[in-house]
Amino acid sequence: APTPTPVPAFASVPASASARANSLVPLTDLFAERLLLADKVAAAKYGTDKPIDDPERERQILDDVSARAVALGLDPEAVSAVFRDQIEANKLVQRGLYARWDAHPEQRPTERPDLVKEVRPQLDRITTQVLAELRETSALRAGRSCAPRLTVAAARSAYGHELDLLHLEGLARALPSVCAGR
Ligand SMILES: C=C(O[C@@H]1C=C(C(=O)O)C=C[C@H]1O)C(=O)O
Repeated sequence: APTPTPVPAFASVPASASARANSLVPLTDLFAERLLLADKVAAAKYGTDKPIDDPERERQILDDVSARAVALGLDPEAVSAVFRDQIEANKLVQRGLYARWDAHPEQRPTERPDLVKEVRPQLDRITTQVLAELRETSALRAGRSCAPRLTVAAARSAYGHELDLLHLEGLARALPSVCAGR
């Protein structure tokens, strides 16, 4: 009987060969999950003196993802742009929630989660997953099919996560840099 060809260990496969994902849905699912966490972020800050915008935290995230992009063989500028969009999308949702809670006090959150101990670690886990998915989809994102696939993927993720109008607006804001990563 013929001996099966040995499968090379993952570590020996070049980055380009592992960038084989054929769908952007895992990526847009992560964007949707990150946007749903904006509710917890806003609940952590609403009624406190902590502003929605935290430029120092944003800088830390962007520096971190740029460095990790290089380690993954990705363009740090392109990866940084994707995360800048995630941050803008998140703040868009937070502002929308503030407006909703100002206008409808009965909808205000009844609990205040701990931003640093609870919510940011959840955001950080998504960051790691997004980086892995960006690597996995790098070939796909460089191709002609990226824009139409992204539209379809986002629609699926919005439906799957039952996003309301505000979070749908957030998801739209999260997308513009995805296909620019060549
Ligand atoms: C999510 C937060 O709010 C804002 C949005 C951020 C993000 O999307 O990562 C980071 C800092 C803040 O400007 C936060 O403070 O953690």
